[in-house]
Amino acid sequence: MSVLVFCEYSDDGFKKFTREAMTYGVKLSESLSSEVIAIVNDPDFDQNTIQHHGISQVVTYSDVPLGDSQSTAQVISEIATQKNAKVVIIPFNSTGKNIAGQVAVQCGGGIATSVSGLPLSVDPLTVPVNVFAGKATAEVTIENSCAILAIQSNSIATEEKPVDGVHVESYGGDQSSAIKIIERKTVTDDIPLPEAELVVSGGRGLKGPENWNLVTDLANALGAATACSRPVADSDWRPHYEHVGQTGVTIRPNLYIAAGISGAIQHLGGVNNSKTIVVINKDPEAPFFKAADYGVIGDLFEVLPRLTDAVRKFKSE
Ligand SMILES: Cc1cc2nc3c(=O)[nH]c(=O)nc-3n(C[C@H](O)[C@H](O)[C@H](O)COP(=O)(O)OP(=O)(O)OC[C@H]3O[C@@H](n4cnc5c(N)ncnc54)[C@H](O)[C@@H]3O)c2cc1C
Repeated sequence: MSVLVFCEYSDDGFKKFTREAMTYGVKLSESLSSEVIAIVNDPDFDQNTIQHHGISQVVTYSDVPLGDSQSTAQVISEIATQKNAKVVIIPFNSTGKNIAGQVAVQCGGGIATSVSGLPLSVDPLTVPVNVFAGKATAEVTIENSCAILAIQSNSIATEEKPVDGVHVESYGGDQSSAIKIIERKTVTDDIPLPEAELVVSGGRGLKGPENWNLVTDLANALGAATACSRPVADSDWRPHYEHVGQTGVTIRPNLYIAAGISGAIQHLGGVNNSKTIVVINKDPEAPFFKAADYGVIGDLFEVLPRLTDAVRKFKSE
């Protein structure tokens, strides 16, 4: 019996959501008294990170691009069968959203998506999941012989737990893909939005792209990523990869600061699992205040520069 962890590897290494999945897998394998095995999509992966996160067994495959969700799911399912997997852990990022369901079908497994924490029990396997765009938590019990758990980012803190060495084997099955990558465009921001712990976000209240320095100044002072509401991206004030919400990126940072955003339900759907939400809006009736932990009723053109100055001063002391 084993716990498998799908570990996506890229030129940037293992991202935070993958390292969280590693920690999740190690903790679950301890509760189940089973082995934990990482599946890595690149034979030239960084063994140190895997080793430091407590995983000593790895199966690698190559030649199947992550964008080919069908073939990726096929490889994971076959490894799950070979390794008699009790649980397959998949980060619930854009890759995971495309493959988790397919892995469940191919393994005949039960699936829980948006998993928000460690299992509440292992026999039967019961996990907490976010439902209704993060407004509530449900408990999902999976009684199939194999469970697929798609873990939301920021659901568990990564933990280093070094092991002595890593045993690596190559997956020997079919690794053909119908997809050929012709070009890759990578966002090169210092702090990728889906992984950011701190996010400063702006909406239509900013009035235009010429005022965005108010958002970036605060973000730079805090070491935060920047985000925006959908109309801001639709108006080309900001790139679409910064748009958060139901039709954009879903984030769960520790701190989300929203300036000049009304708090429409479609926006909240992507951000309301943030640990702390700070809303700056001049309209005391703005719906976002109902979801806020802290609210500032005021003109963002006055509040943001003062907040940025205060953060800079605090950091320099
Ligand atoms: C199917 C569908 C999907 C959608 N998906 C998304 C999505 O994924 N993400 C998303 O964001 N939206 C989405 N929307 C759009 C959503 O419904 C809202 O229209 C949008 O979120 C509003 O953006 P906003 O808050 O920036 O603008 P507005 O609603 O115009 O709000 C601007 C806010 O700024 C405040 N303000 C103005 N001036 C100042 C000032 N000087 N100081 C302080 N505050 C000020 C105002 O009081 C107001 O509350 C979707 C809509 C649909 C129909």
